[in-house]
Amino acid sequence: MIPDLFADIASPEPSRIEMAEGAVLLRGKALPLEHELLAALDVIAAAAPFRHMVTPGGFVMSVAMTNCGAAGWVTDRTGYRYDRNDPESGKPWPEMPASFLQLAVEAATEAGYPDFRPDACLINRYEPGARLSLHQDKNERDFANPIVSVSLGLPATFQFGGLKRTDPITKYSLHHGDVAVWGGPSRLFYHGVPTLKDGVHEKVGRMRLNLTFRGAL
Ligand SMILES: O=C(O)CCC(=O)C(=O)O
Ligand SMILES: [Fe+2]
Repeated sequence: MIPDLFADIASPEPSRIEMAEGAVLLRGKALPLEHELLAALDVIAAAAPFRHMVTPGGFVMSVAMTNCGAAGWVTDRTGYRYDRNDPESGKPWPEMPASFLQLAVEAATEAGYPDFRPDACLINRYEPGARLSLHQDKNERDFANPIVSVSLGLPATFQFGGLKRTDPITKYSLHHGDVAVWGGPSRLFYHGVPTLKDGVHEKVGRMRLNLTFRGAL
């Protein structure tokens, strides 16, 4: 076989993409930690299983969720909130693994937020057909903290808009190991994930997992 000497020139996509002021996409940033992250996810899901939560409007979410850290994001008929305990068990959420914290702090630092220390990690599990409609992350107490969002498994499209729901949207493909960070002027930008396409990821299977680190409390 003839080696492809021009492979790097033919695929010039940079590993750091500026999505907006204060928002960056770090391609492959999580790859060196993928095994630790996936092993830790299994432990978390055994203690706090993924579940389909209900929105205040009474809709069952297509994305299954769980959490780790001092607080977890939950929704039910009474609204959205951060809760120190898992409502399913009444017990605290599993502790945030060291590998999670390390990745979140490194990615935030690279994105220009060296002081970020997340206290909550929402874990989203998308199976084919699942989606997360356009929304703002605004249940956190202090918007000085960025959001750090890690993609594992099947690829997805990330819609990233502006401060208004009707602002124009840019689409980014998110692949296994990519990390998106948004904060500062883009902290409250609308974002979403349209319907996940079917497929099988060699390490993660027929799903996409997303870790979303927040400063919640
Ligand atoms: O799955 C993603 O990439 C985004 C998740 C998200 O926006 C959220 O959990 O609030
Ligand atoms: Fe979000």
